[in-house]
Amino acid sequence: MKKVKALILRTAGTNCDFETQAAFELCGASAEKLHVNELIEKRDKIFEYDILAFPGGFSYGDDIASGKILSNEVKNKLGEKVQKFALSGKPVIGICNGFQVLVKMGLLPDSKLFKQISTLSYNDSDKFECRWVYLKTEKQKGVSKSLWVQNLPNIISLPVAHGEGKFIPADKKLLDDLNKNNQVVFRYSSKDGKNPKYPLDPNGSTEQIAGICNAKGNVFGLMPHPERYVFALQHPGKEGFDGEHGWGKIIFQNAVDYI
Ligand SMILES: NC(=O)CC[C@H](N)C(=O)O
Repeated sequence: MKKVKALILRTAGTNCDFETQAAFELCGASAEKLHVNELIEKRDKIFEYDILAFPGGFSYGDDIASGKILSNEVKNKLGEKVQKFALSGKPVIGICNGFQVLVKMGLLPDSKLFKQISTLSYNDSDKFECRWVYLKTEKQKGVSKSLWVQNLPNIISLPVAHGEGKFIPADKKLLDDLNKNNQVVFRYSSKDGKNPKYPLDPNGSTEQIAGICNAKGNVFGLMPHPERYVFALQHPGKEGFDGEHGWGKIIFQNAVDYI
């Protein structure tokens, strides 16, 4: 059988590309890291892949605002290709800095509109927050909207590491729409599913939002790092789901299995 092909789009300052590649490969995909300039030179190359990933890190040193420069670059030089890829229904993920890129170029939350209508701003603490947190998986009638989070339990644990993770939608209407359409994928939570306080809420996000998807559910962005929890032993309490793997693996496996 042909292997599922994942593209990990990187640039100067990206630092989670190796782990993201390893996570996809653990799930049976062939994953390739590509510098954004290489894709700009051969724009149609994007369609050789089944999955597109924007990994975490500090693209261009977080200058101006985290993810802002890369989002401009992708939108202006690859925008129409990336949007076509997303609207075709193939899985797209943005992790941490990658989530910031998706939101700032506007592929999230509305891939059709493709305009920035929300942001990820400075954490309420005004500093970098780095720890394990709990996430509540949002479901409507028992089902999550996003293909990426199928088969996850209600509460999972993943690590966060960011300075600009506070999700802010442009207005109340957008927030209402995200809730109504089941586009909120993860919220920061306490271990027993209650509203968390700092430090379990690491950034003061609107309604504790930690991850969202587009209307179709194929484009997904989140601040926590699933690629840092694919093995149980990466967790300080070794809380794996099968004694060997961590919750993050299910997220990557879902996309590979979907293809
Ligand atoms: N781990 C990350 O991807 C960090 C994202 C970004 N540099 C921030 O600090 O908010």
